[in-house]
Amino acid sequence: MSKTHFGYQSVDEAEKAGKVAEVFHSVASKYDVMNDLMSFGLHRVWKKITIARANVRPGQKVLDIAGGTGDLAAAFAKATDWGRNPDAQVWLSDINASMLGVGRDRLLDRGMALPCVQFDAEKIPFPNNHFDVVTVAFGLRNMTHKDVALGEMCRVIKPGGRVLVLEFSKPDAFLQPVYDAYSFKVLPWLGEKIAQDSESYRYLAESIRMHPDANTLKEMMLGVGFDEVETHRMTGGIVALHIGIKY
Ligand SMILES: C[S@@+](CC[C@H](N)C(=O)[O-])C[C@H]1O[C@@H](n2cnc3c(N)ncnc32)[C@H](O)[C@@H]1O
Repeated sequence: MSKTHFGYQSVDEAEKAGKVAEVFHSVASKYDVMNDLMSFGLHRVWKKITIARANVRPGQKVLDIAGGTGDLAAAFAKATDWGRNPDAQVWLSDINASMLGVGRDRLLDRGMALPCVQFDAEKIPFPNNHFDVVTVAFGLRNMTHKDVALGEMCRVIKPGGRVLVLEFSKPDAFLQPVYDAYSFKVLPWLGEKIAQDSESYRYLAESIRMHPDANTLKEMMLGVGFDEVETHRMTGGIVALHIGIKY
């Protein structure tokens, strides 16, 4: 495929960004129901573990990146005592207006008028050393320059702060055949039946395959400025939680 540059993006990169925008605009209204169905509800368990490991305390400042429909932001609003503790800040953010709109409405339904802000994680509109915790769940693999986005996340956490990256990873070898069949056959079929959109779910399965394995991601995080990175593989390595710490 052509690599001609316009601006800072190659054609491949612009295509990827366009595809990601199209996919999430298309899946936004069915995202939550599909998430439960596709993961057999396991995404809730993975997110609970992420929330527990974030160890957020009342009065802290938290940014959820690529936050979509707001699962993590809602949990952090409770953990920070947002709305009662004047120091607490919890921001829901996403590049995609459709996903962010669904997230904002869901939070409002739960009585949480959290600030929602639309931006590309590769250019985070916050100052250096601002947040105690930054999270990104199932968002990193969609980003065009993952290293740039991770560098930005590292920049905006305070010294002693942490960035939690929850993402699909490389499963153990014995799971691979079932996992492949599920991703490339069942997922697009479910996408067609429930959301009338097999193409978007085929993209999601492919984007999972292209994502770096746990060790490569750890090295990438160390390379962009984190001083320490913990890795927790879950469910046979289907997903991994990386925690980057800045001293
Ligand atoms: C699979 S959803 C995850 C939503 C939510 N974090 C969750 O775990 O349910 C991925 C999200 O990443 C967002 N996203 C993709 N590229 C992004 C970027 N460059 N910057 C910020 N958000 C991005 C998409 O719009 C989408 O809402």
